[in-house]
Amino acid sequence: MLLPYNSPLSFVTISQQRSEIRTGSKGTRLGSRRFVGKMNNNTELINQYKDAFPAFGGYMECMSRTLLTGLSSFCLAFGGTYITQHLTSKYLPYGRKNHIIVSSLIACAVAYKVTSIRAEACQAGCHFKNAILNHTRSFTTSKSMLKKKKKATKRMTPPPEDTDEDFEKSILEDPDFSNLREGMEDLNIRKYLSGSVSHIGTIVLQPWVKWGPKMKRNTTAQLMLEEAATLVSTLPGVKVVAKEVVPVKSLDGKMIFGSGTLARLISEARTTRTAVSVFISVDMLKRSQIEELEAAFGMKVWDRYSVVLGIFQHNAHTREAKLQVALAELPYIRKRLPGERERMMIMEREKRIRNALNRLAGKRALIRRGRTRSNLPTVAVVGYTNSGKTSLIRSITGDESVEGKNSLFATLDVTAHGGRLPCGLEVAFIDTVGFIQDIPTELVASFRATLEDAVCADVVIHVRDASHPDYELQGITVHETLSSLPLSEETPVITVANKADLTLVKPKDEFGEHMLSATTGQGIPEFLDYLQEVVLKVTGRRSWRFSLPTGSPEIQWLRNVAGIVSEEMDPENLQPLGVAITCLLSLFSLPFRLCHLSSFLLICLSSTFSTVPFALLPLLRISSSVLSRHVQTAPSRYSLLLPLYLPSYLF
Ligand SMILES: Nc1nc2c(ncn2[C@@H]2O[C@H](COP(=O)(O)OP(=O)(O)OP(=O)(O)O)[C@@H](O)[C@H]2O)c(=O)[nH]1
Ligand SMILES: [Mg+2]
Repeated sequence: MLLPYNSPLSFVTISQQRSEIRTGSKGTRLGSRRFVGKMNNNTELINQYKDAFPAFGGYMECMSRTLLTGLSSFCLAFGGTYITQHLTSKYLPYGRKNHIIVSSLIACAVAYKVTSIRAEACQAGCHFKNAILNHTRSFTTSKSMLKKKKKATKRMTPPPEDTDEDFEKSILEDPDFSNLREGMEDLNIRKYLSGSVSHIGTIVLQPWVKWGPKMKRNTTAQLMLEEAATLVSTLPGVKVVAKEVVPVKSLDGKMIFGSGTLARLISEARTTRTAVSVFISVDMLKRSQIEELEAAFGMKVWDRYSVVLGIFQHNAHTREAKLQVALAELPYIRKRLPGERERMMIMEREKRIRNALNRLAGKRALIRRGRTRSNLPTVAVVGYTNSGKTSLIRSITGDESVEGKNSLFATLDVTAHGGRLPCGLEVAFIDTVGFIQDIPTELVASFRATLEDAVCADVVIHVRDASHPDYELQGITVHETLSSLPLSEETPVITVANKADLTLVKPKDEFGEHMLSATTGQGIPEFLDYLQEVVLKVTGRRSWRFSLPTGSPEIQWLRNVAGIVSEEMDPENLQPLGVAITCLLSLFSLPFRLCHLSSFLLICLSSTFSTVPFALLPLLRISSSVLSRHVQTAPSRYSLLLPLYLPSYLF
């Protein structure tokens, strides 16, 4: 049950790991904005200072409560003193006229004391919270932080020092090596494309092994052709002008295709005027095959390796991604340049790139250790390319800096995004590079380092595209790739069927997975409940039950740093001060006018603690005072008041 913020003593059940209190930064959506609102707009102020002082919101609330408590204590002290003076007036050395002055002085002193004590507690709590929240702030993804630190803020990889930067630059811009790969135009697809003025017309040929162990059983030739066409058209400027499935006996033939088929393909290609390249959708062609095919077609010939490499080159923005692409092309170059000198050069380059990547990996591991120390659970989101991983992360975390793109391999950099589970627990969601079928293992291997973060995650979410006709094969490809990674057997892998808003490949009830849609948000709340269950279990968190004073700094702090599952009122432990004062007031047979004063005081009290019993008391008190006007004798007055007061304590 969720109660108002300042309810009386309440049970707070939080999820917690062992005896340590979990920490995490607060929301992720609010960025600091240029201040344009009114000065008394607290929300605006909180938003503005959220980045610099994460606990500022809590501080403002705490201070408002302090102010209210001070006001209430002033009223209570004033009323209490006034009543006491009124009752003991004949023993007092001063007259009735001075009662108000004395009451005011005492009320001021009490209110000052109460306010200063609460303000100190509030500030201490907020400094502590600030320190903790600042500690984990590297995972918040607010816009202003993005602006300040640009892309580096959320990247798992911190910006390396200049020396590393120079080192990486020297590798990426090595002139000797650039000369070496200059002749290999299939490796320089991107350069080739950027030099072209018009569309690059491409013919897509999908070889299809008709029988034998290499025959694909979980897909169809047509689906593979469609994917090949999508893959090549992901390259900027490339336009598919013709596509065809070509049945072959095996993929190891000298020219892949039989002589009759090849002759037909060549004549067809030559008649297609706009065609300037042929994409043969096999993982990697041999050097001799490429040379002979290029000579036969009189056009550029590309395989999946060179196309994927071209896409990677286009989408790699960070230095780490660029280094990984540089590493990925080495096996390809090695197969093309068998000479001893070239082999030595490639070896030397590989050593240098690995060295640079290891440095970055070291920093990445440092960040990972920091995350482990701060006990931030991590959830890696993996899946086939274009299945909606990035969109799902955006939908869960509300992080507007990431956006899904209808393009293959749009995400090449592993990034972390802070989000919260329904219980409030902060979790880092890790976006990863998508998988694809028929991709040389060397190419995957070069990106393995970035997948380390996925391997070390507490939970893995496997996102599948429920609307894709090749749904089954995509699932198998991801499973195969995941099993090649050193993923612990204990790491839970939750599979979700995304894009549930589109036409599904099979009836809804045949999906064993969680059905959801990252764009419409359908199914996400149910999925998050399940994810929460898994995360709490796998990270060894458990629920604790505390009884804490309502509105206390402790509760506020717990709200910020731990996942509060539920809050409820403790029926056996009402606020002792409030109860004592109410009893005191009810026991006195007060003159009518003071009855109204006591009601006013109770209203102040109830505004501070805002609970049902305290809110009812003033009403009961007023009604009792009205009734008391008609009751003459004292005993009957008490007998009337008590039944009226008693029910209020039973809530
Ligand atoms: N209709 C619909 N479209 C979706 C949904 N989820 C993602 N998409 C779209 O699918 C496309 C790919 O989404 P991304 O989130 O970029 O997919 P990804 O898995 O991160 O892709 P890569 O990073 O390229 O591997 C985008 O155009 C999204 O708008 C969904 O639930 N419904
Ligand atoms: Mg993505």
